[in-house]
Amino acid sequence: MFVDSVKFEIRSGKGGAGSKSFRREKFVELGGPDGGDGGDGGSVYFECSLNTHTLENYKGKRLLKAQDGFDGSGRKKHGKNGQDLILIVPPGTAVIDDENGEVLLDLTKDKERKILLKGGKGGLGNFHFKNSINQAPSYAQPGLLGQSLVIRLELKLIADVGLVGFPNVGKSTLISCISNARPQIANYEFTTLTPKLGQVSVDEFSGFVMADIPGIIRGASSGKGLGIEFLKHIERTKILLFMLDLAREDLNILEQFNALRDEINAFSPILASKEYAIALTRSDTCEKNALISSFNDFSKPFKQILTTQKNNLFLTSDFTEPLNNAPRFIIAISSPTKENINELKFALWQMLQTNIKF
Ligand SMILES: Nc1nc2c(ncn2[C@@H]2O[C@H](COP(=O)(O)OP(=O)(O)OP(=O)(O)O)[C@@H](O)[C@H]2O)c(=O)[nH]1
Ligand SMILES: [Mg+2]
Repeated sequence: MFVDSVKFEIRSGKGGAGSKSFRREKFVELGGPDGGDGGDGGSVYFECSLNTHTLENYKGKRLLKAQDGFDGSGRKKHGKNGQDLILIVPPGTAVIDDENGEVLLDLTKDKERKILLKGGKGGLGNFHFKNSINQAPSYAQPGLLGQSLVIRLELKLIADVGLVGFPNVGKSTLISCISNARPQIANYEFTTLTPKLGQVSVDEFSGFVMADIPGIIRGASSGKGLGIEFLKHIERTKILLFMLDLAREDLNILEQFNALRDEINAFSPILASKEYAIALTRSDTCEKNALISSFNDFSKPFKQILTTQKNNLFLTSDFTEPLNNAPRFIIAISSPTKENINELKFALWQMLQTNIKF
């Protein structure tokens, strides 16, 4: 799952009751009131920690409570405060009110701690209520109740590469080809409905995480198709791979590219400013010469930056030039014939190594 999510109820502790005690001492028959105050109930905090990566600890939980405060007692003894409940979560966790969807906390920095529910205050003991009229009050305050709330925790997982393309261009096919993810693949639009992650291994020790997301269509930023809300999940990816379908008849690759850029620009300047590369898919469906010529036509505007030709269908920058909104590389691929698939994997890896923006 790309977005890890759990739901449970949290409660802060109830305050301890104030005590209704009277002093009892040898030779003092009617001692004054000496009931101590109740302790405060524990509060509920969230703490962000880099040592945890998932919400696994909270799966299957229904209720988590802070401790109640202890009651006060005689001799003005103050009850102990209840222990706070501290919920440790990974960076990128949003705490959401399940009833109305409001984001209550957004935790991003290591060791950041925020309070969500304050514990109930302890009640005052009866000695506070002594006055000139009532020397022996038998009243003490009860502790105040704690608060409770049903919350949802959502973790936006961080991927390295986010795939962006129209529906049915082969995004899921690519991710299943080079990663351990096994998304559904089918020859119709909107096969992928929720974002998925796959781990791509480059060699024994290194790899990166790729995110497959649903297809985007023209007008997505104003709600068409599946809309574009899920793009928020790839706002935290490091780089984007645009996938353009060479075989699509109604929109050529340049039109697809422009439309996708427009939708992304309309959605988020953060996404629009990310470094990106372009894969042209279904190279197996084109006749070789026609393919090379569409590849060259498409690459022409970026020739100043894309100066290294790896093969007929793979043009890349040397990874040192500033990009000025151009792609890092353009590559034509085919998942069924594996053409340029390994080259794509290594180029993405190299791009991640040199990517400084996040
Ligand atoms: N010939 C050919 N077919 C491909 C290639 N890549 C994917 N396909 C086929 O294209 C169809 C769509 O592939 P998907 O991977 O499901 O496409 P998608 O982009 O994930 O689609 P959505 O999830 O709907 O956005 C499937 O029938 C694939 O077998 C390719 O490189 N060449
Ligand atoms: Mg898909």
